[in-house]
Amino acid sequence: MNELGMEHYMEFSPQKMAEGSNEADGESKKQGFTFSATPTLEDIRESMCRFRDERNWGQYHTPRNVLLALVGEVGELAELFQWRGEVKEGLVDFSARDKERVGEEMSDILIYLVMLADRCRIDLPKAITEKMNLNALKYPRDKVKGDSRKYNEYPS
Ligand SMILES: Nc1ccn([C@H]2C[C@H](O)[C@@H](COP(=O)(O)OP(=O)(O)OP(=O)(O)O)O2)c(=O)n1
Repeated sequence: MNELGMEHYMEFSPQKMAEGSNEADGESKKQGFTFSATPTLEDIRESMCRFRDERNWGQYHTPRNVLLALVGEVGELAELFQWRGEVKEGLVDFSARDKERVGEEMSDILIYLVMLADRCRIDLPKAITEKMNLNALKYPRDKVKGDSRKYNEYPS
């Protein structure tokens, strides 16, 4: 049993996902949108470690510096959305170049997050699986359906 007490409760697991057995895939998949299968987070980690080491940049990639770089990229992503009012799903009102920029900034964010996890020795795919299961425990479907309150706002 892990520290989250999840021995018997695994709503999400890499195996279940690989088998495609999550019955609710959402509107985007119904519309034909899915992610490519690769690169995996480990592919990104390896490739960015190589990129960093070939440039002798490891000396600059301290946990704090990588975190600051990550926050900077979040700011760059936010800039692409600011002053527009609400934005439609699929970014249908963005120019092709602006939508491409959104992908670039999201990629920088993910790259720095993976680098930060590497520097902190956090196994990110494992942590994500555990966190999604914790979310499912905190927000039981039947209890919260259609209600966006935080878990501690429900009467016990
Ligand atoms: N010391 C560095 C500098 C860059 N990168 C990598 C990780 C990011 O994916 C990307 C960030 O590059 P820039 O700092 O040039 O930022 P942008 O690509 O966002 O360019 P700009 O700030 O001009 O939009 O390059 C890195 O790993 N380590």
